[in-house]
Amino acid sequence: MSAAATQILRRQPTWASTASPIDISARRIQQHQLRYSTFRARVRPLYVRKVFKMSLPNTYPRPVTVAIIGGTGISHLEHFTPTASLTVPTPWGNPSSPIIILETDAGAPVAFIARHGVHHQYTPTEVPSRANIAALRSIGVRTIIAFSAVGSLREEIPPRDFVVPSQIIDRTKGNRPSTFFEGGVVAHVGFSDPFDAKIGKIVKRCEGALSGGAKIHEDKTLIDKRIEGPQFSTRAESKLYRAWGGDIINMSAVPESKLAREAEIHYAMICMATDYDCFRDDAPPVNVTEVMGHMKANALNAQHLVGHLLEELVKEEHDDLHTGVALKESAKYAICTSPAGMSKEVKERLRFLFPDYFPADDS
Ligand SMILES: CSC[C@H]1O[C@H](OP(=O)(O)O)[C@H](O)[C@@H]1O
Ligand SMILES: Nc1ncnc2[nH]cnc12
Repeated sequence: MSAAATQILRRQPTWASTASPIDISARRIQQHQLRYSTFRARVRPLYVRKVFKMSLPNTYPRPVTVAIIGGTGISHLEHFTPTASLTVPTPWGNPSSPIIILETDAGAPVAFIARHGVHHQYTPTEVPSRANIAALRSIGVRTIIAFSAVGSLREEIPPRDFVVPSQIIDRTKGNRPSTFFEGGVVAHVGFSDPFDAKIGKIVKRCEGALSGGAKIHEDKTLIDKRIEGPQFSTRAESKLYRAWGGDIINMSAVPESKLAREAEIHYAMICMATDYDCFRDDAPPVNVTEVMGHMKANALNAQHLVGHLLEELVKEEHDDLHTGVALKESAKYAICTSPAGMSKEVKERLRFLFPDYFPADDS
């Protein structure tokens, strides 16, 4: 593990474990909204104060090869034992949350980061994705399974179904950092298939872990509308995205997935449908209350799914996902800049990600 991964952090939050599936009628959503605001106002601050008094070891003795990135509604992992809490400063700043290391019953470690921060304080625009991915890489991670709340653009993907997308249409505005290779180094990494197909198949095999009849859809196209609002889409945009072949929409896959590829990390996203966005003229448009209502049920299903997934991933046949062998050196050979033309600072930055390609004595 990187020497950087060694500072004080806190115990994994468990405040959301009170989540339970709720009825989706408008009245129940209103009731839920009230309960949720009470929960946010009273229960969560108490929990957070308690959390900050606890401490976990700030080091972990082994490399951790698998990570989960939790999105909206998933700020912690249940069913596992938190064993360490790492602060990992990177050349690209600090990750959005402590990296919590948890162990399965069999002792297999998994790293967890809360994408929007422990208090959901980072907008999609502000998530420090470079720091998140670099920090995970530096502790040994070679496989990331990222969760995301998404809008559905298809009738056949109802709220509470899950999707493992295979493609992205990037509609982000390009005004946030989305590469490690800039400022004195140029690289062009292949991104034709943004998500790892093998992990997608494993996720699909775990469909039985979902309750409430939820399905897992495969081979879908994700529109990433990482807008600078962060407002939801207009009805015209929603219809346009459908016409383009988009099946689901979120704001979180880019640049996270691009950076994972640059860092030679297998990456898959498990998208959890929370709404029909706003393409249906006869229905009210998406709103946060609707999203959070469905997320309560989705979060429970996600926790079960993670348990099954991790059990599956430790099997010997998936060793490649732990060693990262299929992507090994893909970044190295994508770099166009000759080492002679790189400054000491550039090499130092890249060394954090790729110590093998940029050894310390080669300044
Ligand atoms: C609260 S709805 C909009 C929000 O939800 C998704 O976040 P995440 O992927 O972290 O679950 C979506 O991408 C938007 O950022
Ligand atoms: N309709 C939607 N658009 C963008 N991001 C979302 N996350 C959840 N629902 C969404």
